[in-house]
Amino acid sequence: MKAATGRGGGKAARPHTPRDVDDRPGLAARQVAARLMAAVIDKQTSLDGLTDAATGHPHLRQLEPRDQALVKAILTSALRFRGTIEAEIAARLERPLPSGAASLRHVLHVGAAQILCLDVPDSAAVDLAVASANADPRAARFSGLVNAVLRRIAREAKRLPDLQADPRQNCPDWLWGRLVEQYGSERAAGIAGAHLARAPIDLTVKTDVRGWAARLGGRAIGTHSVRLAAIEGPISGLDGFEAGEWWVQDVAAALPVRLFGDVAGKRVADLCAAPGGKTAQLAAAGARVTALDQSSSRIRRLKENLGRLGLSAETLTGDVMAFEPDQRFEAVLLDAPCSSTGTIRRHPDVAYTKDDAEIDKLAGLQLRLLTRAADLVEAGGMLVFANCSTDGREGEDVARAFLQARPDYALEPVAPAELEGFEFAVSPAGILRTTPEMLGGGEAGGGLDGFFAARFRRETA
Ligand SMILES: C[S@@+](CC[C@H](N)C(=O)[O-])C[C@H]1O[C@@H](n2cnc3c(N)ncnc32)[C@H](O)[C@@H]1O
Repeated sequence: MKAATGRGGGKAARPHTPRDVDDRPGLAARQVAARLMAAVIDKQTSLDGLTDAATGHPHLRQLEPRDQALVKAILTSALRFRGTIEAEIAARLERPLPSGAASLRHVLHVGAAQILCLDVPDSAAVDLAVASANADPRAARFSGLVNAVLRRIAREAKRLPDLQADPRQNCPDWLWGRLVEQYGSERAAGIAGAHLARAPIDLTVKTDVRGWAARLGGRAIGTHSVRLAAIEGPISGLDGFEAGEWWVQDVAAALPVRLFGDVAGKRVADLCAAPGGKTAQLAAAGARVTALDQSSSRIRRLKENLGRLGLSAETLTGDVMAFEPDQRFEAVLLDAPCSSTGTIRRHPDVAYTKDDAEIDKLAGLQLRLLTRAADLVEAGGMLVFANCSTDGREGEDVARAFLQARPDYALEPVAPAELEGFEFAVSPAGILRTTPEMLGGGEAGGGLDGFFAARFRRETA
């Protein structure tokens, strides 16, 4: 509702009130969505951080839970289909948007994402975009343009599920270049296409994968994962959550731990462990696990997760580079920080917050962490290096540089038969490499995250 401005000829001025405040339902959510788009696109801020329930953007946290969910849905669609949305807007402009009109562009993208991808009435999407523009001093003079462009999109454009989004158009140039260079253009198109589909929810179960698949109405994948069909309500409401029978983990993220084989009774260090999906796998398989992570808040989450699952591990907060255990380990897992380009299906912001230079920086960090992790393995012991990047500079190149620098280590090739159900993901050299179009990427097959894992054995101490 609009407040009166209080300007009246000749009458005594009313007490001063702030600018008009438009507080109609749903407007704050759209404004927050445009603001967070600006943070992702203009400042390369991670959406995970911005939307964190405890530490996320304060304006988002002030919204009702329903509006928070709407903002996340708008942003996910707006980023996933950014190229298509940009083209739909551009096709309805007489001339390009003025340079420096970043906030106007974000308002348009937020409006168009609702029309093309979400179940929001067109009139609400358009009206609230116009109101967002009006409330933003940098965009207010373009509110007529916002109205005209979005009304035309609503009238003319195809929407999901008929929206035919071109994978290439929705993949930023830097990422497309990297994918084509490594995988060739056909597979790159498959990967970029898989980025446009919503990722399913995968669970890792402690035991009885078929039983849990039947109980939860999902399907078993491999020996330990259940892929859920669409669920209603929170995941914590599902059978087996309270009892700690399973945890959420992409099926690809569950593979690296399996490269250790039987870990029962072994001393295993899980470096970069939080929030603990792989720690849980190791502990559930009977390993004596030391889980280290430099983030105290993430270690807190890891402990909560293990608590729910009834699993135990020694937990430490600290930097891998400074970790000085009393004794070396029989096995060490380094699930290193990475660009996360393998998780774009779940985190479409990654395509816009990461770039080539960042990948080079992360590859350098990974090699340093891997070299340090290698010092913590006893002779004859095993080291697994993993990450969720699709970029070979963070995977195969790091592994190669590591082997060149460490003659005390040899690659221990993975045999396809070790990964039942995922034989296709083992390279001829014996390295695990998944990309999201595998397992039938797309809404029907569900795909999987991009993951890399190499296994090394320490030959001499
Ligand atoms: C990819 S996540 C790990 C996911 C985890 N392994 C799992 O399966 O749930 C990377 C983790 O590395 C941690 N990290 C990054 N640099 C680190 C360092 N130098 N020392 C210890 N932990 C680090 C981050 O805090 C983050 O939790």
